[in-house]
Amino acid sequence: MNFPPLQSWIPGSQRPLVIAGPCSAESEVQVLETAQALAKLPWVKVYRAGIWKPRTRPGLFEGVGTAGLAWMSRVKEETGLLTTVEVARPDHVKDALAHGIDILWIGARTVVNPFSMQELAESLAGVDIPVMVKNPVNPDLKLWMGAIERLHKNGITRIAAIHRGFFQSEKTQYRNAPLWEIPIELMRQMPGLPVLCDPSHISGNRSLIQQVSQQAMDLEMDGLMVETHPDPDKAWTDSVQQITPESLGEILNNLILREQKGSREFERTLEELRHEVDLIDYEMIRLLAKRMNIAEEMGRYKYTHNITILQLQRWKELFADRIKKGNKAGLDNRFLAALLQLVHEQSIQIQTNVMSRGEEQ
Ligand SMILES: C=C(O[C@@H]1C=C(C(=O)O)C=C[C@H]1O)C(=O)O
Repeated sequence: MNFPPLQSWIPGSQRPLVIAGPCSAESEVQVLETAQALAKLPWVKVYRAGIWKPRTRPGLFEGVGTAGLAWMSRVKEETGLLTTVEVARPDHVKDALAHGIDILWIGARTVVNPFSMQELAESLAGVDIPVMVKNPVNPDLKLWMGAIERLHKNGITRIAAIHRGFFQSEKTQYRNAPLWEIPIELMRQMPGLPVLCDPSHISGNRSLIQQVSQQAMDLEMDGLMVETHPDPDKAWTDSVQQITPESLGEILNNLILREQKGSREFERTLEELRHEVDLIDYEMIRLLAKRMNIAEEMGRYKYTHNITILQLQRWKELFADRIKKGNKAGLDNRFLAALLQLVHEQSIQIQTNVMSRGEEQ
């Protein structure tokens, strides 16, 4: 799949491309006032506003609807910013196109549903418009890629992905867990696809937006989509995570844009360090294979003597011991626990395979 670069569909855009605007369009005055302020920031090239809002429960503010599209047209006329809105149904697409919206985006709650995605993709067949695809609510890379593929199959090639974090039942400082490894894997599997970050939805709180935006830049993302409101505390939706256009300007000014490549001297030293990492990884692979071979042998021994696979006491003691040792060595607890659990799971699987094949020692 080929993806034209952002610069080819957003004139004058430089890294980071910034898309900003209110979570929801509330009134013509609010939409225009926000846009006027944002147009002063050189990074901002696209104006966003939620016109149709997917709400978890009915009865909450569900967006101003089609009326807001006329306000977006005025934004374009008066500021020159490109405009983008979220679409979730073919009739939204039709309305947005009829009002000259420049870019569409598809939200996390739509991307989770292949039926909705297929319907939307088909409604876009033969339409020459760029589309941005947020990650699905749940951490499922295949769904995200599937949504992009459905659009591509229907002739949409100007596509960008937007990383807005993932739902996780475990409470953390973030509203949506960033799980950076997922967009990184997306970049690996779909090279050339522009990837933006939505620090507002990841953070859920304006105090984290700077740090999340910096992380996105350090992970080579192409841009940011940030919710901005002239009076965030009074916003009708997502008030805690919205920021004023002025704060956005400060955050963008504070961003450190690091180079992708260094001097020859730097690259040489980096190569040396990478060589060390390579050797360590090979050693880890050799040791893991050795450990799994022993687990397999244990499986056969247990099978011959009719002994259960899981040995809880041993597992508990081993786990506690390795965590303690890892702590002393300066390893992070959560990382180590996840790694040990993965190794244990595989060791159990290998022994299960041996037993189901009925292999004697
Ligand atoms: C390898 C064994 O079987 C299982 C796997 C373990 C492991 O991988 O370290 C530990 C205990 C058992 O639950 C064992 O009994 O020692």
